[in-house]
Amino acid sequence: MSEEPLLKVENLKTQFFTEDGTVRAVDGISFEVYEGELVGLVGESGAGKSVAAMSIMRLVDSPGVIVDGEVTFKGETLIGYEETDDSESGEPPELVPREGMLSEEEMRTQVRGREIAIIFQDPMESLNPVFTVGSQIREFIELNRELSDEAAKAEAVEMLREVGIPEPEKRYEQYPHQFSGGMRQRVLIAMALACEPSLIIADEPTTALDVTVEGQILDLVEELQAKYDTAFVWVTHDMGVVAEICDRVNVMYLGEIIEQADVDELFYDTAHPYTEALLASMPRPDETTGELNPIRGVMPEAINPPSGCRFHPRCPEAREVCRRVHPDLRTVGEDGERGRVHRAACVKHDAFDVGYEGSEPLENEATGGFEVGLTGEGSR
Ligand SMILES: Nc1ncnc2c1ncn2[C@@H]1O[C@H](COP(=O)(O)OP(=O)(O)OP(=O)(O)O)[C@@H](O)[C@H]1O
Ligand code: NI
Repeated sequence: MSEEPLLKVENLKTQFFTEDGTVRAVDGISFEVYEGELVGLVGESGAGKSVAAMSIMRLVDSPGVIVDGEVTFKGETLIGYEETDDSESGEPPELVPREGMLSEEEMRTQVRGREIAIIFQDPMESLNPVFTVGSQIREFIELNRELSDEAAKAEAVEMLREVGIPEPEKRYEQYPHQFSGGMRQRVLIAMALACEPSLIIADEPTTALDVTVEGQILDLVEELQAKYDTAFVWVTHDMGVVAEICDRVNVMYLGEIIEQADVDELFYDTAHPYTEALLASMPRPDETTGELNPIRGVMPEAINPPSGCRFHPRCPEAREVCRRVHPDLRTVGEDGERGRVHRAACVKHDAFDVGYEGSEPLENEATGGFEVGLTGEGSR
């Protein structure tokens, strides 16, 4: 198939320059989103999911800096860096924005809101408490589409109806605090959809909601996604959410994507021990008696990531070689939708010929090689 991806992220790197050192929050991630596809970005807290989402929109605040990578969207360069050629002056090459990269002004007027919308976990951060919900949606529509007051209002009411808010005319006149958490999240979805963007980036929009309301919102998203053919990048730490709505999944650990596959492949032919650990820590409807196995240890700091494979100190399958070799993302299986492959960054696979088989197993928390919980708790 010669279809081009809608969004293409290549080797994206975002760092925070703090007093304690450089936080490599997003450290060279690559993934694609095709039209109408729901793509998950999943991982524990601190993995770099939100920073990745904000980077794509070029909304990273100081001290954060996008230091490298390419992001293209519908053929436009949202982010693109190239090395300067300073062979004459003798200066070391520098990374500079490439010719053709959209300006800040173009990002604001042509991309954000119109083409790519973003929804956050806390709707109260996106909604102004002193204005009515309706006026905020109307204003957003007016800002991005050439519509009269009247038409924009009608559209806003229509969108509220569309996301399942009862009595939308009445609700239009109400303030954000008069809405429940789930209803507020519906409002944000209405706002995001109002400009018919091709892509919506959703950063844990259902995490704060109770399970029933979350389920309703996920159903709504699936319904709207089918109707409008909007693509989504869905940020979550919850494998249950991934199972429910995603087509394709990227698993992040400490700034890197460590596994990438179609959702069924990821669940039934898991290739990375970290993904396996995430799945084991999640309740499964098909295993009623199974105990949950939380992942051992905590994710290390992104300032000083472990050597070799970043997951090796917590990995039940870690061997000596894992401490030395930093695995890139390699193909471990074919047959994805749209001809895409299953990739994993783990040297236990044949795609890596670095001597995993003959390497000595490592003793760590996950392999039971030393006591867990140095504070005394785990030593029973
Ligand atoms: N403003 C900042 N200054 C310094 N470090 C930051 C800043 N924002 C994020 N980071 C760091 O970047 C890394 C990635 O953070 P990010 O918020 O993307 O994680 P996340 O995967 O979204 O986690 P969560 O599930 O908790 O939202 C973390 O180590 C975090 O501490
Ligand atoms: Ni986040």
